[in-house]
Amino acid sequence: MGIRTAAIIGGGSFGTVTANILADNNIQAIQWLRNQDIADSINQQHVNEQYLPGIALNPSLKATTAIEEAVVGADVIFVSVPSKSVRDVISGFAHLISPQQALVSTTKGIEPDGFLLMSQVIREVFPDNPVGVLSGPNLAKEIARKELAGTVIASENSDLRRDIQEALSCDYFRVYASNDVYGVELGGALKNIYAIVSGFVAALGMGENTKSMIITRSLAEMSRFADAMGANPLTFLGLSGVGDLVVTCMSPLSRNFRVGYAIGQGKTLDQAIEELGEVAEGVNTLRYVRAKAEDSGIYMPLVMGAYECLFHGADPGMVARGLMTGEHASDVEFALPKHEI
Ligand SMILES: NC(=O)C1=CN([C@@H]2O[C@H](COP(=O)(O)OP(=O)(O)OC[C@H]3O[C@@H](n4cnc5c(N)ncnc54)[C@H](OP(=O)(O)O)[C@@H]3O)[C@@H](O)[C@H]2O)C=CC1
Ligand SMILES: O=C(CO)COP(=O)(O)O
Repeated sequence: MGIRTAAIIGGGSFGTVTANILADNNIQAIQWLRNQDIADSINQQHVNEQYLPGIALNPSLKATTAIEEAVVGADVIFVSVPSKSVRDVISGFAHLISPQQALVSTTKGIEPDGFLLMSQVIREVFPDNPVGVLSGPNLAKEIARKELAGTVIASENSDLRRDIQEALSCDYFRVYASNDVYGVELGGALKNIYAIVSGFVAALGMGENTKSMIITRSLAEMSRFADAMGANPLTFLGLSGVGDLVVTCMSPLSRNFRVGYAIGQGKTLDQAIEELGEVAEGVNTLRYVRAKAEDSGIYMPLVMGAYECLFHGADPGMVARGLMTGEHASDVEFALPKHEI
């Protein structure tokens, strides 16, 4: 089929960078956002100073605050608002959509009722439409500067995978494909928790060995959780798993890392969120994953430690130190199961 027109729902940094790539690739891209001043500045000055300061956007990119102008007839609709607003926002335009229009989530979060990932929420609202997930190590501000990056389009629909690869690929953005929607999406949501923990470790001036141990044990913990949820942990070896975990655990551009860093410096969670002024999905994801792990008896010491720090004021240094006193464990549990140690 091929994509000629696209709507991008959300005026933040990732929505804007996605819309800009589409426009650069000669796709008629219309971004929907709720702030008229930002819409005007995208249309007239071709900038989004609030979320991508200093980045010149493609003049053909249009922005609107009228949802029907964006979504009616669009071949694909990218959903790029924070997870807590996804259901409300997409339900608001459901009556305008026909079954051949595809929806692709870029949102990395969880809906607490039913522990749903965003493509599952989209499927509930649009049961007849093709659905996909875009996820990977994709710091919006780097992509906006056209630094090389890779991502993953996950969908059970091979036409949609191919269409999105064609629509978004360019000389600085490479789009790989997967048919494991749940695995790709779960990796994108979970890694935000560990970016917060890595922020603690960085703020406390801990060593490079410590940082490496945290990232690797984060992968072990994510994989254990995925396995318990019936997902395929092998998907975590790709860009949407290891790739995204590494970038968000290492980069001060990551909002989740920055929340952890601020808490590691002794700030409260409220102060950290207020200073950030953008979404840090990991804060809510941590609450929901911690509850799920407790209910299901999944061993997640980093999640449990991070939760105590964010919500009960525990010492952030104890999260890394907690690993040193845990029960003797296997390095790669899929190779050496716990009961065989
Ligand atoms: N930024 C990044 O590097 C990446 C982000 N992501 C994911 O993409 C999603 C969006 O992130 P990002 O663009 O960075 O977020 P930002 O914090 O940069 O922006 C959020 C955007 O969503 C809008 N928004 C929030 N709530 C609503 C609502 N109820 N109705 C309409 N618009 C709303 C905000 O509008 P307003 O300004 O009016 O508040 C703003 O335009 C997140 O899940 C994130 O994890 C994925 C890959 C990379
Ligand atoms: O998901 C991201 C990079 O892939 C963005 O991470 P933050 O939301 O922590 O900034």
